Amino acid sequence: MDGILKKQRMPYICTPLTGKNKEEIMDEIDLVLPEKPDMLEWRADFLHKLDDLPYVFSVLEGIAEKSDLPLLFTIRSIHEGGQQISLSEEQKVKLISEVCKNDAISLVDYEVSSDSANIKELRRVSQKHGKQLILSYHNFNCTPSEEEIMKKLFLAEFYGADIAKAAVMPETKDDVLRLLQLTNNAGKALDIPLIMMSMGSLGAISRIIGWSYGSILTFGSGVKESAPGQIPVRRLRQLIAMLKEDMAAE
Ligand SMILES: O=C1C[C@@](O)(C(=O)O)C[C@@H](O)[C@@H]1O
Repeated sequence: MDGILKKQRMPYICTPLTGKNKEEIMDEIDLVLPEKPDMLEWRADFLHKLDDLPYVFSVLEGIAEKSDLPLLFTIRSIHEGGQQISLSEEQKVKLISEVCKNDAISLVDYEVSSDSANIKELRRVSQKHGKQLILSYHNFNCTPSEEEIMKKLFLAEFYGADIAKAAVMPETKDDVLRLLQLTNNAGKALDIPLIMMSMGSLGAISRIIGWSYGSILTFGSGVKESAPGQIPVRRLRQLIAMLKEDMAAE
């Protein structure tokens, strides 16, 4: 991956921060940093005062004081597995644009199914401020067909995303295999890096082995998981390291 993460070794392990206020987030960081993630994701949709810009900035300042890891800023929408927030979509885009100006942030996430004018605006602003844009797709109900997921990934590339991401829910073990196969295929078909995972306990294996099929980053839980099936970061790192020792994979 070009940019902020390029010097590190695949797969990057990213740990979500899910506190509802600054104190909780600061405590989470203290607990999570010793587990040595490569990157943090602030899932800001969990914050109770998301409509208070100075407060959001003071949280960012607090995070930057404690951690120099790359920080991904995410406001996950409720229909893609996030929390209920008090902002309209327009206010959310404005907030993400403001956050792009902040040095604490390296990457921002936005959903590829969003209105195209909003996506283009966030592509423009994030580029202007040197932030990487992840365009993401989540399905908490099922694992759609390869064609449908590919469409989302290609759309992300079309919009100029730096990274495309898909997280889908398996209903069977076959769905998990399909997701891994798709990761492999998509890696050959797309020019941008991918982050791919199958969620829930069935899909947990994809978080451990997905890198071998071309997924550059995996989410490992810290204090609290931000999606089902996340494995605690320390254990995830150990499992991946054990596999890497014995596999000839890239
Ligand atoms: O998009 C993702 C992936 C994720 O949903 C997961 O399944 O690990 C967790 C989210 O916090 C993150 O924004």
